[in-house]
Amino acid sequence: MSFKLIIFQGPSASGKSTLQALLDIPKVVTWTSRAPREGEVNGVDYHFVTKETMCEMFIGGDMLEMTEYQGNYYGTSIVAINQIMNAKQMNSVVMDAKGVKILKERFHDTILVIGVTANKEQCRLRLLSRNTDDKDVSRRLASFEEETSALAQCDIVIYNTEENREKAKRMISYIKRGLVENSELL
Ligand SMILES: Nc1nc2c(ncn2[C@@H]2O[C@H](COP(=O)(O)OP(=O)(O)O)[C@@H](O)[C@H]2O)c(=O)[nH]1
Ligand SMILES: Nc1ncnc2c1ncn2[C@@H]1O[C@H](COP(=O)(O)OP(=O)(O)O)[C@@H](O)[C@H]1O
Repeated sequence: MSFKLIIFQGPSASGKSTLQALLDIPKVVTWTSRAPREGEVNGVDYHFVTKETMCEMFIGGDMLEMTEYQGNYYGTSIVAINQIMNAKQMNSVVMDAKGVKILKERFHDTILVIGVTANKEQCRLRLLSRNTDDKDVSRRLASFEEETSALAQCDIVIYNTEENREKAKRMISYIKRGLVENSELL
């Protein structure tokens, strides 16, 4: 059976979005109540909405899953997921451990979960260079150990440190090659 969805999971600033971009397949855009970062585009990086809109969508039954992370909501819409699970083409998404669990229970082995991690100090420096304020850096790093432990549920884990950068890139290219060889869907 071919994979329909490739999920990237891991601590903040481990490099999930970077490796997702390298995989270079269509993305599922999820919803969030957090403010856009510099350079992020509504409808491309996330659907950026208010907390109230996210709550209304959840109560209205529009969300397959919704999670709270560092005081903001993040969620995947049922319509978007159903579309991609019925599509010919494979897609990718970035999601936390709770969301991954829900999607795994629902879609089983049609999903490949790629865990991404790095060392905590490098993640801290990456967060600081992302212009994240000190409080936000501390909050995001506070869940580093928990998010690292949660990588146990992933099918593959990539150690995406500075020193391992080229190896991480190669791993993504091997994964892509494997996906292409085993599927007509890319
Ligand atoms: N469950 C779930 N998690 C999401 C979704 N979208 C993003 N996330 C996760 O929310 C967390 C915070 O994302 P973000 O604010 O972009 O921070 P980043 O991890 O530092 O890039 C990350 O762990 C994401 O993987 C979603 O739709 N559902
Ligand atoms: N292997 C790496 N070595 C050094 N910096 C990296 C590496 N991978 C990603 N980065 C940088 O780290 C920052 C966070 O990466 P990002 O993909 O946004 O993380 P996440 O999506 O997990 O929050 C970005 O500035 C990115 O360019």
